Amino acid sequence: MRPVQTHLSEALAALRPVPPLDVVLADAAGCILAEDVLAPADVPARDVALHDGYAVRHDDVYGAADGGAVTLPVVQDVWSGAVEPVRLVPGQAIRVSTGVPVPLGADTVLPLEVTDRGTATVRVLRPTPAGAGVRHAAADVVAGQVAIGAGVRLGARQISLAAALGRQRLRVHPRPRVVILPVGSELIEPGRRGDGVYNANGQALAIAVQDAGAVAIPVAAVSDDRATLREMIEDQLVRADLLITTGGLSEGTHDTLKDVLGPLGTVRFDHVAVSPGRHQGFGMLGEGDDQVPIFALPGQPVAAQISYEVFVRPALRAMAGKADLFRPSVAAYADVAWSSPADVRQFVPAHLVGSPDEGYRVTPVGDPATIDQLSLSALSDANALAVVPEQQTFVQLGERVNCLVLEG
Ligand SMILES: Nc1nc2c(c(=O)[nH]1)N[C@H]1C(S)=C(S)[C@@H](COP(=O)(O)OP(=O)(O)OC[C@H]3O[C@@H](n4cnc5c(N)ncnc54)[C@H](O)[C@@H]3O)O[C@H]1N2
Ligand code: MOO
Repeated sequence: MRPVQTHLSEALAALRPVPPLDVVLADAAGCILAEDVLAPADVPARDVALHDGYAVRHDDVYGAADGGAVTLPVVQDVWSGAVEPVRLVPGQAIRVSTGVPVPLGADTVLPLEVTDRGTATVRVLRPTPAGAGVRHAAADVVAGQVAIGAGVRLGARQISLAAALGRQRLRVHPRPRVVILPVGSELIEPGRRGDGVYNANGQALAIAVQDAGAVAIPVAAVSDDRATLREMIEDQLVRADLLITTGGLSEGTHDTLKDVLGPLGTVRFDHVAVSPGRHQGFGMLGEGDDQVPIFALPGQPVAAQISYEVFVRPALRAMAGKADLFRPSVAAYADVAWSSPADVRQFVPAHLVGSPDEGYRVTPVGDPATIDQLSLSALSDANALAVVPEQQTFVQLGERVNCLVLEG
């Protein structure tokens, strides 16, 4: 059987980040920046007032430091919107609003609160240190400096900085578009009536894909019929950066996916040493520059979702240009003992509790004796996956187990 690590690293090696694209700021949110954003000018461009008040020469109000109030004539009122600095004559004060250029010749902006707020003259009531109330040119960003580096994930704070630098568009790795195609003639969509198995994978994987920062394109379940399946896959490829199928992989005559994918590209199907999710396919569909990678996951919903976590989620993050590919993990003490198959990496839906101070404890959800029966209700109850390495066949009570944190 193929080791988990081999299957994952070969998939990661075969994938390329989605080519960079210029997008407007609103569309850049959540994407990885594909350029260094240089500051075109200093921010702020010149010395500006930090608060509403009076621009003065500190020497002119020095007397206030001794408790002796000083009064200066107010010769001008500069409102927000002013771009060029005005000039202050010594012995006078200029009323300024927050953010306007500090008048030439002034070195200090007195906040309104330390004055009598006069309009014709202003009385300075309390001392203010020299130079206070001024935000200096380039205090935030220096012209030519890398303000936001390539590789950063763009959230509200980074987009705010880009906007403050005047950028309307950014070059980013766009979110990969992921088509999710559940395969199986027995599948019916939730909400429909009829005999069959409700499609539990389509929406679940769509949400998981969005959660990983990609764009999900869920498609209604398609039958195992070869012609229908082939047509559906060919249609979907044109709009996908990645295709995920579930089901149709097993040994039965109705499991037709391998036959259909054969002529469409180079997809290999393996038994991977993982539990659950033994049946795995990965490869490329199409030719040349238009190749689209595909993950063919097992149909059973728990196997599908855990396979997604183990193989697809890191791959999607790599395609989105992200450097951190994996879920956070913590080591936790096992609250119960359970067994694990030999030579297989086991992923067990589990409850993880604790804190960095106290340490963590982990309990598989449901009866550890029936872990291999793949309970969807156990998975929905879990907040973590306990990972039992290949060489370990038993987890002792109190033993430390690595857990992938799914929530929180
Ligand atoms: N003779 C063998 N039989 C099976 C083997 C084997 O090696 N030899 N492997 C078993 C394992 S392990 C798995 S996993 C499955 C792999 O099966 P497929 O990936 O082909 O999945 P299906 O047969 O299509 O479905 C399995 C099971 O899951 C249900 N299913 C499928 N898709 C969905 C969906 N979207 N939503 C809800 N449920 C779904 C499907 O109805 C089946 O009950 O093969 C084993 N058998
Ligand atoms: O591929 Mo199966 O998931 O081992 O149940």
